[in-house]
Amino acid sequence: MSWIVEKESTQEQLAEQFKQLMLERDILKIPGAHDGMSALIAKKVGFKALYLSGAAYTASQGLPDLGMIYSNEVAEKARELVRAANLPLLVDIDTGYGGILNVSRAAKEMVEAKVAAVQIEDQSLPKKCGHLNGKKLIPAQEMMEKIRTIKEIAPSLIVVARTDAKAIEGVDRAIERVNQYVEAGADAIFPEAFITEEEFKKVRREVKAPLLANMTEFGKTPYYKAREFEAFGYQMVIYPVTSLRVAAKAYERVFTEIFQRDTQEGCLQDMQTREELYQTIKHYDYEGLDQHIEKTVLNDIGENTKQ
Ligand SMILES: C[C@](O)(C(=O)O)[C@H](CC(=O)O)C(=O)O
Repeated sequence: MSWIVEKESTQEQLAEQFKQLMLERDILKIPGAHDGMSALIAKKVGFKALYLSGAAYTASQGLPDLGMIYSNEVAEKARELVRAANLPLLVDIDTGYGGILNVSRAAKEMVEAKVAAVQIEDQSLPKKCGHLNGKKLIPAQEMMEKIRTIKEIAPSLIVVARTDAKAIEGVDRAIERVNQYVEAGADAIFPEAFITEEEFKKVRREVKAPLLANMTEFGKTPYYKAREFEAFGYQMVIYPVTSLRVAAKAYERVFTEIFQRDTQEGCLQDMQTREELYQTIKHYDYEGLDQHIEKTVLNDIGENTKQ
């Protein structure tokens, strides 16, 4: 929540930053952040932009990624991430949560949440993860209308148009579709679930827009390095669900440890310490805002010693 103790950028400034980063020569690596803490840690490590994944958001709610969420929920989470990190955020708005009116509401809410860029896909509802079987598409014309709607309602939002067409209609048709999406106003293109180097490069040769690659785990795309995507001609790569997947495994491990051994002591080396936590969330700066709060001195705690 550093927006209280630090100056926050405007939506237009964040969108402009995203655009500049997207156009830089080096590929932009965008990690998924599923909450304010992961956003702060990504920033601390040095990342310049963040991604809010539909898969990670739904999983964090204990839900499948099948299009059962709404724009207001995702906008609220997006606002949390922007407030925490004040970094340009790319938000996965799935299909736009329905038809044109749903897309227009989503666009408006994303701007209100200070989101820099949105990613919209051409699947029909109920949607699926792009790396799964059984996806269905909307007609290209309908997707074009959705893109135009976002640009009309929220001109400052950067639009990344994703196509899920490769698995259903093939690479050539997927490329035809994304060229139509660029014509409709998309600022960048996300060819979903591509596999071979040749496929990735073909999109580069035939599409005149910045390109985004999805380096999700346990999917169809081999583990290409960011530099390899850069060599294929891509401007951005997302790691959408990584933070959530590692966090889930980590808390499974510590919960198991407590359940089986009656103590978490064996896991302490894997934990963020109290001091690290307070530094990350700027605890001391907040204390400084209220003269009635006595300054915390961590050395006085005694750190779990038996007395
Ligand atoms: C990018 C994606 O849409 C997401 O929600 O993050 C997912 C990621 C995943 O399920 O691994 C996708 O459809 O690729």
